[in-house]
Amino acid sequence: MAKNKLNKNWLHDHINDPYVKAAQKDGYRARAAYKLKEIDEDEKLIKPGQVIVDLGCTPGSWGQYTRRKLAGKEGGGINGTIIGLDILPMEPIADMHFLQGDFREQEVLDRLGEVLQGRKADLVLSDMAPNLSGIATADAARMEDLIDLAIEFSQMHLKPGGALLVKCFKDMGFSQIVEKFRHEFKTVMQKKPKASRDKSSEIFLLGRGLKHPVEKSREIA
Ligand SMILES: C[S@@+](CC[C@H](N)C(=O)[O-])C[C@H]1O[C@@H](n2cnc3c(N)ncnc32)[C@H](O)[C@@H]1O
Repeated sequence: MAKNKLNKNWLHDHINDPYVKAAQKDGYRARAAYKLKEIDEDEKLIKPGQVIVDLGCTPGSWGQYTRRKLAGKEGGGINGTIIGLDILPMEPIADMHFLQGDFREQEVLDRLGEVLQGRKADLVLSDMAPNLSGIATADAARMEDLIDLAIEFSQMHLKPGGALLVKCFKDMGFSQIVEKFRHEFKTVMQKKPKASRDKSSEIFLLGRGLKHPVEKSREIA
């Protein structure tokens, strides 16, 4: 199909997408908010008072949803802590700490550790995905790398009973990633929220309860 026609089809689908319309109405920066919302409503992940880390948070719809869940009275602050990280800048969200940097870099992990100030997180979210090269093995390796780092980060910074939710793709090293999750978490679930398009191989993995938490900070190789 010609590129122009593909673009037109995408635009048509996008404009008519119920989640795009809902995001405009509800004031979310992206339709992705509804993926987290559905998983949260099913699994009761986000609760007031929690420390939540949002990896790959830009443009910020997961942060907006999370903030709304932790918000107290109208105009007040939040009960809890939200820390977002992304390579790209993000328009600020009230009461959300934002760090700009690459999650694969030790200096960025150190800055994230400083913001946590020794507190353990209740929930780590990762909607990160690498820039795709189109070379299947290279893309799968990059995806796995990001998820490995999210697991290592969780071992160091999650409460033993905490949860890690990560975006994966079924055609990018998925079975190996599931194996790793099963090795590291007591319970592992696969979640495909309705807002995740059927034609996309996107799927979310939810791990709860660390099997091998790391007590003290250690270097990430
Ligand atoms: C699908 S978007 C996230 C959308 C976000 N959850 C929301 O609701 O608005 C994925 C994000 O991951 C970020 N990302 C990808 N690789 C990253 C990395 N190595 N370090 C930090 N952020 C990364 C991208 O810059 C991008 O903003």
